[in-house]
Amino acid sequence: MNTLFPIFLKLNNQLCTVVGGGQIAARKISGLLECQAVVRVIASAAIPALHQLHQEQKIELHERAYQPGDIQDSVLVVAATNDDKLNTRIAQECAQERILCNIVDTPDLCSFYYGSVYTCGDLKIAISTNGAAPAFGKKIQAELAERYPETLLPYMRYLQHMRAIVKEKIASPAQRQKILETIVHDTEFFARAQGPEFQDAVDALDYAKELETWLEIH
Ligand SMILES: C[C@@]1(CC(=O)O)C2=NC(=C\c3[nH]c(c(CCC(=O)O)c3CC(=O)O)Cc3[nH]c(c(CC(=O)O)c3CCC(=O)O)/C=C3\N/C(=C\2)[C@@H](CCC(=O)O)[C@]3(C)CC(=O)O)/[C@H]1CCC(=O)O
Ligand SMILES: NC(=O)c1ccc[n+]([C@@H]2O[C@H](COP(=O)([O-])OP(=O)(O)OC[C@H]3O[C@@H](n4cnc5c(N)ncnc54)[C@H](O)[C@@H]3O)[C@@H](O)[C@H]2O)c1
Repeated sequence: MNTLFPIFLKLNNQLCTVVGGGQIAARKISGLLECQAVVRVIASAAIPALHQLHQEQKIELHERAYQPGDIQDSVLVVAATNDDKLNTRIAQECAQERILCNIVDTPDLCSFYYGSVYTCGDLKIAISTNGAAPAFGKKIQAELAERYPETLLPYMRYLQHMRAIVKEKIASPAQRQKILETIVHDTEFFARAQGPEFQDAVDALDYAKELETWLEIH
């Protein structure tokens, strides 16, 4: 049964500890750095890519064996060592401390899974296959990236500006919802918004006027 609860966590400036310093750890770390987490890595030996990140001051790196208690104060932990017993111990410690944990290779010990993620400005789409087929999630992510390319960014900004003005000018929540739905369902407008003229104009538009036009049309 698929009982995973999907959420979008704010990890900015939050301590996340990764145990292990191989390729898999590096992959898991990149997702954390994208979210501006404070990443602490504990690994007996780390690969050069992680030394590089440390030199660039993007991660803390402690090149030593894991010690019990190392995960304390973390909001989230990833165990990516090649030592199954250690991974299990880390999962147990996380359960005791109620810290979110991802134990690579062992879904049963994870309290959360990573997903395949597509980000385009404020749009973030995360795909889970409930652990059944990560490669399929990756394929869907690539399809979404093609369907919603970077040309979407000005359209998203337009929607954000419009929503702000709608919240300001329209008192009724039901009418607010109707107008915002009308805009996102206008496929002709969506297509036009991908064009170069719209891209250049979007920040200079008069959004109060834009709202009047939408209200006149509908
Ligand atoms: C999203 C992504 C994030 C990331 O890892 O960065 C991710 N796996 C990715 C890729 C990937 N992982 C693996 C392959 C090799 C092909 C294959 O096995 O299919 C490929 C494909 C590739 O690399 O191309 C091997 C693998 N993965 C897991 C196991 C253990 C097991 O299944 O028992 C094994 C070893 C199996 C074995 O014994 O061989 C388990 C998990 N992998 C998950 C996430 C979680 C469930 C996600 C979901 O619900 O879909 C979960 C449960 C836990 C977790 O790790 O969080 C990333 C997508 C990349 C992207 O989007 O770019
Ligand atoms: N590489 C892959 O494509 C792949 C795919 C699926 C699953 N996995 C599994 O994921 C795990 C990690 O993969 P990897 O390729 O990054 O492995 P790896 O062997 O390159 O890295 C393991 C890391 O764990 C560290 N480590 C081991 N014991 C430690 C301890 N006591 N304290 C601190 N650090 C310790 C090592 O120093 C090393 O940095 C492995 O169990 C592997 O079987 C790997």
